[in-house]
Amino acid sequence: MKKIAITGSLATGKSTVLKILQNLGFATFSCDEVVRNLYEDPEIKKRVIGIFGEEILEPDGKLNKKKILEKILENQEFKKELEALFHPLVKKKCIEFINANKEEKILFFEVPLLFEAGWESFFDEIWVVSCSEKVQKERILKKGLDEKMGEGILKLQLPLSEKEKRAHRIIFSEKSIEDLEKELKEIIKEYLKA
Ligand SMILES: CC(C)(COP(=O)(O)OP(=O)(O)OC[C@H]1O[C@@H](n2cnc3c(N)ncnc32)[C@H](O)[C@@H]1O)[C@@H](O)C(=O)NCCC(=O)NCCS
Ligand SMILES: Nc1ncnc2c1ncn2[C@@H]1O[C@H](COP(=O)(O)OP(=O)(O)OP(=O)(O)O)[C@@H](O)[C@H]1O
Repeated sequence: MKKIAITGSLATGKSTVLKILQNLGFATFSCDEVVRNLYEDPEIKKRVIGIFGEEILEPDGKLNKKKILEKILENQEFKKELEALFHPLVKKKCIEFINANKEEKILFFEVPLLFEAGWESFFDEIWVVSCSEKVQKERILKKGLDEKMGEGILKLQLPLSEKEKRAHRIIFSEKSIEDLEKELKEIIKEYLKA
C-alpha cells in the first residue's frame, strides 16, 4: 500500500484535488474534516474553551471558529496549545483509517500542515498542490477570508516555494476540474501498474 499525502498552501486547491480522487473511487482522508468533526465532540469543545475562554462562544453557545483563527493569529502560544490538542487526535484517526483500508493499493491524505507538523516520514510520497500567488489571493477571498487574515495565515505556514522543493510531485491546480481529473488519472495509472 502507498500512502500519499496531499499538501500545499492556503487555498491552493488541496480539498479540490482530494475530492476528485475520492470521486475516482480512491480511499481518502482529510485532516481538516477530522478536525471539523472533533469540534462536534462536547469534551473537545470544553477543552477548546479551556484554552481560549468563553469569548470564542457565540451567544447561542456555538464555537466561533473565525474568532479562534483570529486568536491563533494574534498569539503563537494559542496556536501551539490548539495543535497540541488536535494533532495527536488527528494522527490517531489517520492510523485507524489506514488499518481499515489495508487492502487498498493507494491511500490519499489531505494534510495541510504536513511540513509544519513534521509528518513527512509518515507518508510514502508527498504531493504539493500549487497555484500562482495571484490565483491563490483570489481563492482566499472566495473562501470568505479577508486579505489581512489570509496574509496572517500564510505567515504561520511554510512558504509554498519551500513546500514545492520538498515535494515528490507538484500538482498545478490552475486548470479546469476536468483537466485536473485527467492529469490525476494519468499520474495514478503508473502507480496502479507498479
Ligand atoms: C483555526 C480553526 C478553528 C479555523 O477553522 P475554520 O473551519 O474556520 O477554517 P479552516 O480549518 O478551513 O482553516 C482555515 C485556514 O487556516 C489554516 N490553519 C488552520 N489551523 C492552522 C494552524 N494551526 N497553523 C497554520 N495554519 C492553520 C488552514 O490550513 C486553512 O488553510 C481550525 O482550522 C483549527 O482548529 N485549527 C487547529 C487544528 C489544526 O492544526 N488543523 C490543521 C489540520 S491537522
Ligand atoms: N482547479 C480549480 N478551478 C477552479 N476553482 C478552484 C480550483 N481548485 C480550487 N478552486 C477553488 O479555490 C478555492 C480553494 O480551493 P480548496 O478549498 O480546494 O483549497 P484548499 O487548499 O483545500 O484550501 P484550505 O487551505 O483553506 O484548506 C475553492 O473556492 C475552490 O472551489
